[in-house]
Amino acid sequence: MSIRVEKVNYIYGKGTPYERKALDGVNLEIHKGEFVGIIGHTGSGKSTLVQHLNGLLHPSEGRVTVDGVDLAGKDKETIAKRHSVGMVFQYPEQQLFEETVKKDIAFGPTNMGLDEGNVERRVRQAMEFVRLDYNTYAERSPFRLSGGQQRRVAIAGVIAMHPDFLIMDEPSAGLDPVGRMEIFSRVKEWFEKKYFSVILVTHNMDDIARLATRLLVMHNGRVAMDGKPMDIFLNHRKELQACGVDVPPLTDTLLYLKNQGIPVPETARTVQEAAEKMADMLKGDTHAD
Ligand SMILES: Nc1ncnc2c1ncn2[C@@H]1O[C@H](COP(=O)(O)OP(=O)(O)OP(=O)(O)O)[C@@H](O)[C@H]1O
Repeated sequence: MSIRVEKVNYIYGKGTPYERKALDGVNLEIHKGEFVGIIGHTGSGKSTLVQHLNGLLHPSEGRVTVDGVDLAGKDKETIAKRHSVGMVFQYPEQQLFEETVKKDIAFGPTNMGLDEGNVERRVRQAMEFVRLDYNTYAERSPFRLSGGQQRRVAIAGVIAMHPDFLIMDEPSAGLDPVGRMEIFSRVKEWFEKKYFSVILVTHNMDDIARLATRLLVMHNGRVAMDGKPMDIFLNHRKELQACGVDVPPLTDTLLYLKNQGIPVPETARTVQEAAEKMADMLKGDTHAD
C-alpha cells in the first residue's frame, strides 16, 4: 500500500500576473508503516504537496496515485482511495461546518455509507481519541468552541474515517502544550498499533525527533532531502541549514554520546529512540565501571 507522486509540478494562478510554481518535479513514494515528517522553510511547498496526496489539489503536470489509482479520477474507486488518506488542515475552522460536534465528526463515516450504529461507535471512539468528553461536547456547536477544541473536533472527524494514511498539516497550532502532548501521544499509539501511517508537516523539530521514521525536506518546491532523520541530522546538517532549517536540539545529545564512543543504533526508528538507547548504553558502561 503506497502513495506515489510522479513528476508533479503545481502552479498557482497559471497565466495570471501572480503565477507561482509551488511544486517543481516532485517524485516520491510513501509506504504504509512510515511516519513521514515534512519540514522546510515557509513557502517551500509543504502544504501544496500534502494537498496533492488526497486529491484536494490536482497536479498541473504529473500524477498522484494511491495503490495505483490516479487521484485525478472521479469514479467510486478514486473516491474510496481519497477517503483512505485523511487530512487534518492547517486551519481547523475551514474544516468544520455542521451544527453540532457530533454531526461534524459523523459526516465522513455517514458519507462512506456506514449504518447509524457504526457511525455512532466511530464518533465516540474518535472523541475519546482527541480527549473530548462525549456528554459535554457532542451536542455543542463546533463554532462556539476554543481554537484548541475546534482542532480536536477536526482531528476527530478525520480519525472517524479510519484512514490508512493520516496527514497532519501543522496540527499543533491552537493547542496548548498539554493538548499537543495528548494528541501526539494518541497519534503515536495508533501509528505503533499500525492503524495508520502518518505524514506530518511541521516546523516543530522536537516532534520530528520524537516521531518521524522518515524525513522529507522541501526547498523551493522540490524534495531537497529524503532519508532517515538520524542520518540527515547527524551527517547533513550543513545541507539542511542551506534549506533554511536547523537540526533539533536532541541532535547535540546524540553527537555527545557518539563522541563518548557510544555507537548510534542503526535499528532505532526515531532520533529520540536512538538517543534513549545510547543513553542506556552509557549508563550500562558507567555501572560497569
Ligand atoms: N492559494 C495560493 N495562491 C497563490 N500562491 C500560493 C497559494 N498557496 C500557496 N501559494 C504559494 O506557493 C508557495 C508554496 O506554498 P505552501 O503553502 O505550499 O508552502 P509551505 O511550505 O506549506 O509554507 P508554510 O510553512 O508557510 O505553511 C509559496 O510561494 C506560496 O506563496
